[in-house]
Amino acid sequence: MKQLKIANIPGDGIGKEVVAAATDILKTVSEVHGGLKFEFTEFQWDCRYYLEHGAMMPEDGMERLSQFDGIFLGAVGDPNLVPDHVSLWGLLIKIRREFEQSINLRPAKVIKGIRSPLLNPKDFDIMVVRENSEGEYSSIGGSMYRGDDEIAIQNAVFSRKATERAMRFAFELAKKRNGHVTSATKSNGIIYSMPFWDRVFEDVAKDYPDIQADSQHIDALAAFFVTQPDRFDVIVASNLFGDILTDLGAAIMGSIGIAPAANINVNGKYPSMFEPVHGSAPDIAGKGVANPIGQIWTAKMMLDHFGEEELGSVLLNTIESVTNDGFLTRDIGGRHTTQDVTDEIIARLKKN
Ligand SMILES: NC(=O)C1=CN([C@@H]2O[C@H](COP(=O)(O)OP(=O)(O)OC[C@H]3O[C@@H](n4cnc5c(N)ncnc54)[C@H](O)[C@@H]3O)[C@@H](O)[C@H]2O)C=CC1
Ligand SMILES: CC(=O)C(=O)O
Ligand SMILES: [K+]
Ligand SMILES: [Mn+2]
Repeated sequence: MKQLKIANIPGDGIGKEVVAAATDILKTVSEVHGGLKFEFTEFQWDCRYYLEHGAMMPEDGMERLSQFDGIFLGAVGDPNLVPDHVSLWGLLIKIRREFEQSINLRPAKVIKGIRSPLLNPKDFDIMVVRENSEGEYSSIGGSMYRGDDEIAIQNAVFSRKATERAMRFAFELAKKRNGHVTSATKSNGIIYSMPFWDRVFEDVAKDYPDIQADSQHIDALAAFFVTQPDRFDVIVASNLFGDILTDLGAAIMGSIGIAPAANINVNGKYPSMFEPVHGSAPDIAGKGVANPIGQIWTAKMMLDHFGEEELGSVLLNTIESVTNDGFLTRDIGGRHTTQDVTDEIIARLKKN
């Protein structure tokens, strides 16, 4: 029996609703499989916890998390209680950084039964490899003065090590996919870091002569996501470009509520963390209407990560059979609740 110890951090808003749903799904997957068991431990680290304790997690929080095989997170942020940069840097980004989860993997592909807002989307299937440890999300900078004289400086950080690591990851992935890597750049406007990014990309591409490698400025790339998403396979992007591009990727799939993500620790020293692309959606929290598919597809990425690719495929196929038969939440044009969709996926998994 394979045992996996998972730390659940539902977080804020709809994070709590969709993590509960996806955890039920994982329990069903393990029942159906027989040889795989999850042991979930839940941590209520959210913005309410912050108001009580003055931090998003206890002092030994990271040490406790390090004991787990994986972290399953919903979303962090309740801007009415805690400023977003405080809550995100105190939990989500802290975990990504301290557990060296330097790659954020985010797919965008056509899902049966979910209508893309694009008029005529060809069958696109994209994997964005987002650099997850530095870039524009840096803690280097500062601010001075107040009022009319106020200034803020934020330095973007690009190291050869992290840039090359993300790019090599993308090329390795392309070998197993359709053999094409596109680099998201902006070297026409950002004159130090992005020409550097381009140079590293050219260097890494030389090691992969069988992979088609090209560069695209991020503005044009964003437009192509709308007009011709089928021209892409793997995309490698900096932290901020990857963040924006993957909300767009979610949108062309039909909703930000269905897009999954995996924060991968590539050196094996710490657990990886699995969380959907979307945030805590305060506008719909507590109503039971959140789309659980982003979190459930994220569970599929977690299964893949632990070598259970076959189970992962079963889960994604089951999601698609449910959407294809019209079990849809509000964000994708349906009337079903979070629970309806979850129950239907569970019922079909059991029938498999
Ligand atoms: N990884 C994380 O934990 C992230 C946290 N956030 C935080 O979440 C909070 C809200 O941020 P927003 O910018 O509004 O982004 P958001 O992704 O939470 O919501 C954007 C829009 O998409 C909708 N939406 C999101 N997920 C959905 C789902 N599963 N089903 C149906 N509709 C869904 C929301 O209702 C909203 O209209 C903030 O505190 C923000 O900092 C935002 C992005 C990522
Ligand atoms: C913070 C955020 O939006 C993200 O990491 O996707
Ligand atoms: K999230
Ligand atoms: Mn984001």
